Amino acid sequence: ESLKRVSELTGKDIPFAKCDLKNEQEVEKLFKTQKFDSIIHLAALKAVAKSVETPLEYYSNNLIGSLNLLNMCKKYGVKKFIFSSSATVYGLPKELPIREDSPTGQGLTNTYGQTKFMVEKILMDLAKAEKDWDIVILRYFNPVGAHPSGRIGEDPLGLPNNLMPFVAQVCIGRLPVLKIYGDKFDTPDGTGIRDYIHIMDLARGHVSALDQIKKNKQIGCEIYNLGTGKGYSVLEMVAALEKASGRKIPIEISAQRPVDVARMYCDPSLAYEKLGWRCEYGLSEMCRDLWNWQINNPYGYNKPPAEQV
Ligand SMILES: CC(=O)N[C@H]1[C@@H](OP(=O)(O)OP(=O)(O)OC[C@H]2O[C@@H](n3ccc(=O)[nH]c3=O)[C@H](O)[C@@H]2O)O[C@H](CO)[C@H](O)[C@@H]1O
Repeated sequence: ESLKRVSELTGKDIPFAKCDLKNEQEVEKLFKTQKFDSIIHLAALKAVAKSVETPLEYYSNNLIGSLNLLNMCKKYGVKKFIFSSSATVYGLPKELPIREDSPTGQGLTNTYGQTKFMVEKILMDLAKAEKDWDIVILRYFNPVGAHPSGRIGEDPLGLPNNLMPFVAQVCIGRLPVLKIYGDKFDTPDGTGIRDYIHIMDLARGHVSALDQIKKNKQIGCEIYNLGTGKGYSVLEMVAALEKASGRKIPIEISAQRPVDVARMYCDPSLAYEKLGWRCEYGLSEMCRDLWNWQINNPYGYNKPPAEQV
């Protein structure tokens, strides 16, 4: 459905093929039937809590899938590769703002985060050993928002895992109340601070990374933070969506999640220096576009109009 809508918006046919990355034969078939010059590897399981309950599923999917893809890339000579990583690799940050050379892999509390960290390591080793690869690792901070058309957005399966999809569903009345995980953090209003980034800025970051690897400069492995560099608290995020929607969002203070840190935000200046990329959207655009998506698709994709409120 997303692809269909992208086609409608751009007026272009988007060729696609489905493939289970865990299945080496299927991946090879893809490389035999399609021609790739670069790969953007986004496919992974990403629910943090579920990853702790089902580690084998997460390690198999995220690691074997990535290894199969990389092995085929090597076999078929596709050596330009962008990997979707996460701020989660920084674990408990020792310094703020977080820079790309800040420590990673320490204090990782969940399997999902481990898989992102491990794939990063695989890519770094690969770039060290084989000089003809051009690899970019993008460490996303907290993506929010939707395409400004209101046609493409995030449609979580079941209960949303992340803050803003949850807040949006409370705002539209699908969920009764937002539980705020702790108000005793060492932050001005006591709630957790994160670096939220508009999904369109995040998407443009990939285009910039693609431009970088297409220059044929044999860059080895470069790593970039994708964030705004500005942190907002949970209460500030709720207030921003209330403003964008003109609605009141019911909240209640709940227990802190054991793994949450008080503050996370990045220094995104390296991406500006090297890729010429920086965020164009701020908090009000993130909430405007999130709300536009939510109000136009109250039940996400693929629901008959009769079910929509
Ligand atoms: C530990 C964990 O899960 N980390 C993942 C989560 O980071 P984060 O924990 O940074 O993202 P999140 O969206 O789960 O939470 C953001 C902030 O909102 C708070 N909050 C969240 C949900 C809610 O119902 N109520 C509430 O108060 C939470 O305590 C935090 O302060 O998402 C990121 C992507 O966006 C990455 O995938 C991280 O790996």
